[in-house]
This record gives sequence, structure tokens and C-alpha cells, in this order.
Amino acid sequence: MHDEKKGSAGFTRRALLGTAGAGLLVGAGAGVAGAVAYERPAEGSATGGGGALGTGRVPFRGEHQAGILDPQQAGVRLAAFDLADGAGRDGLRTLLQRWTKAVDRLTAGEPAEEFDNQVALDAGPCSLTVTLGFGAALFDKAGLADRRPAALEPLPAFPGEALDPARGEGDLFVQIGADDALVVAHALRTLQKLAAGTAALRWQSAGFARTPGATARPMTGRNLMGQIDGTNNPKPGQDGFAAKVFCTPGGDQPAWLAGGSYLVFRRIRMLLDHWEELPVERQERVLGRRKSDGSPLSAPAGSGEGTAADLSVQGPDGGPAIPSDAHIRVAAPAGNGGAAMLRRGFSYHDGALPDGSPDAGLLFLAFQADPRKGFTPVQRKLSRGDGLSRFLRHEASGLYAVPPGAPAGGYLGQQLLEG
Ligand SMILES: C=CC1=C(C)c2cc3[nH]c(cc4nc(cc5[nH]c(cc1n2)c(C)c5CCC(=O)O)C(CCC(=O)O)=C4C)c(C)c3C=C
Ligand SMILES: [Fe+2]
Repeated sequence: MHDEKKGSAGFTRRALLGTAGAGLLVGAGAGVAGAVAYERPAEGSATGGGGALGTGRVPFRGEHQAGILDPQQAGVRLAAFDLADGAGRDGLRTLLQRWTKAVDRLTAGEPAEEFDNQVALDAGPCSLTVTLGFGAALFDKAGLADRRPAALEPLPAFPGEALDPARGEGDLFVQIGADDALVVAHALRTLQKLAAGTAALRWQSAGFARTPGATARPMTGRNLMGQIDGTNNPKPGQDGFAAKVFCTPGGDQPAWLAGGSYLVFRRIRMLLDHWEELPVERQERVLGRRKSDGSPLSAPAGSGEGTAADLSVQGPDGGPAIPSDAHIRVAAPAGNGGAAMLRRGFSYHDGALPDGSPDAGLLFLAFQADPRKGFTPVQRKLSRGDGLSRFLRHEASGLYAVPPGAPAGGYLGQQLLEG
């Protein structure tokens, strides 16, 4: 399932995933997203860029789109565009062809042919990835209603959420990640210019994750609650990994989505003023894992995040060591009919709200083979019985069909338009 194409920096995507495996072996127990050993190529080993971080290059083409299995970059911009009235199928095709041409060049560290504004001129690729998704409304607008996947039906309403459609949804979604903020901003600006007249920017959100090299050794990242986040993600190489994350045609899954995925986006604000009032031991019981090393409360402190959580272990008080409303218990696949997803969220911090509280939280992103069997049942349960939910507010949402990677010589989304 992994592509073998070599990037100019002299490593393959398989090599990246292999590095993820190495991360596991050293006991980090880390998942793909934000969690893997994140080795950069040696300084000067590739085109452009001054340092090792700049030369990282992620192949854009392959069976799956980049930005799903690849390690998280330090910076991300999520954005969605709405297709203009009258653009139709031809307008969409032309737009996807122009975006593909630009992304091909930008991910190689080269300026776009059209509309390049020189913002990223001195930088290498910086591990830039651009991941595209299609929102449900796109299919009618582009005359493709008969190809809309059944699984793209709107997510149900969940208790406690207050969603702002102006900061979510949208026809064409992009996740733009890179290890340099200018490279990220440049890529979005280029896509926006190329879309002029065909699609208009609906919303955008900026996020961040650990910068590679910030810690003494590669580690799973922390979120703004201070928790190690990403530990128990499905991992490539595990039995059934691909079936959890990528679509297999058949049933009501369309053929054009083979090798693609579904992405759920949620902008989730953290009530940090309340959270930070809790003593660390209480915070740990809300999650079910320790803050220090991510070890589950069912195992001794210091055993590390790679230790499997045992939901049957009793604590000293005779109750469950991992409380009944602990986040990892309520979210666990075991209690949700096996529901699984690959989480790849980024933190955001957009200053303060009018009441002075931080406008900060998680840009939750989860890739999965079918949201009806992944995100929806888990979120339904979390919204009722999760101790962590008391400290969270879901503020925006999006569900997108993520097409497979661009075929050799072809364009992103070609399978939908011409399959
Ligand atoms: C509907 C799915 C989920 C939402 C929404 C969600 C929000 C959310 N989660 C954290 C922090 C952590 N989550 C962790 C584990 C975890 N979370 C989900 C699902 C959702 N989380 C799953 C399926 C799991 C794995 C459960 C298991 O089987 O162990 C963890 C623990 C470490 C880890 O495994 O990643 C943390 C930390 C936040 C802060 C948040 C919303 C802002
Ligand atoms: Fe979670």
C-alpha cells in the first residue's frame, strides 16, 4: 500500500513509515500522527532550503494522498473553498488540474508557475504536503450528484455542540502542512489565487504541532492541555490498518474512492481556565493516562505510553483504575464496536475571546474508511459520557471525502471526474 517514489531529498515515503516503526520499537508506542521518529534528511542533501528541516520532501503522488500517513509538520493551515455558481464540472476539473500542477512544484520546493509571489523563495520544500477533500455540497454543484458517497451524509447533531458553519463545512477542503510557516502561507495563497473566479475561500484555520528537533529525542506530541496526544492511534503494519483508514469499494462505497479516505474536522475549543484549575491527579483521571509519560492509569507510573491500557484493572479504592468516564475508556474501540480512526490533530491558539479566556484548542482531524463506523459512534458516546467533554466546546465541523493520490501524469480528483 505504500508508494516507493523517491523524493529529491533521497528518502522514500516507505522510509518515513519505516521510521515510524522504529519509533514504536524504541518503546514510544507512538502512532503515525504527531508521534513518530521524525528524521530529516542530512543538511544539504536536497534542493533548496538552508538546513535539514528545509530539505525534507514528501512525495506528492502515490496511492494515497500525502498528509495522511506522513508525520505531522510544525505548521498547518486548514481551509475550505466554495465552488462558484456556474463553475460546474468543467470549472472544477480545470481548477483541480491547476492546483495539481502547483502542488507538484511547491512540494518539490519550486515556485509555482502561475501567481508565485516569491514568499517562499529561499526555502526548501520543508516537508510540505497538501491534502484535498470534497464536501457533500460539491457533488450537486459540479453535476456529480450520482457520485456522492452515501457515507458523506451530514454528521448527526451531538449534544453540547454549537457549530458555526462559517468556520466549517465547504466544498473543497485543503490541509496544508509544512515545517515552515511561510511555506504554508505561500501554498495557501497560491491555491487561493489559482481558484479566483472558480472557488472562493470560505474559512481557514492555522494550527501547529511540535517542531522536529524541539525535543531531545523524537516523542509523541503534546496538546494544549499538556497531554501526550496520539499514542493509541492505529499504526501502519498492524492488522487491519488499511481497512480502518482507507476506503475499499463495494457496498455503498464508490469505486472512485478506492485508496481514498474520509476526513472529519472539528474545531474544538479547550476551556483551559477550568482545566488548569484541576490538580494533575484529577486531570489524569479525566483522561485515563498520566501527563508525565502518557502511561495508562492501569499500569505503574513510568511504564510509558507504549504500555497497553487494561480497562479491567482495579485501583486502590476498589473502583476501576481507569475511571468509567475517562476519555480513553469511553473512546476505546473495544466499547464502540471496533470503531477506529487515524487522528492527526493540530493545536490552535488564536488569542483571547471577549471574556478573556483563551481562544485555543485542537483542530481535530481524523481519517477513516467510513465515518458512520468511525467518528460518529465514538463522538455520540463521548458527548454523553466523557469526563474530558466538560472541558471542551465543539465550535465547527466538516466532513470530506478524500480522494486517492493523484495518478502519475494525472491530477488530484481525476478518479472522481473521469473514473
Ligand atoms: C470522536 C473522536 C474523538 C474526539 C472528538 C476526541 C477529542 C479529543 N481528544 C483529546 C485528547 C486525547 N485523546 C486520546 C485518545 C483518544 N481519543 C479518541 C477519539 C477522540 N478524541 C480515541 C479513539 C482515542 C484512543 C482511545 C484508546 O483506545 O486508547 C488521548 C490519549 C492518547 C492517545 O491515544 O492519543 C488524548 C490525550 C483532546 C484534547 C480532544 C479534544 C480537544
Ligand atoms: Fe481523544
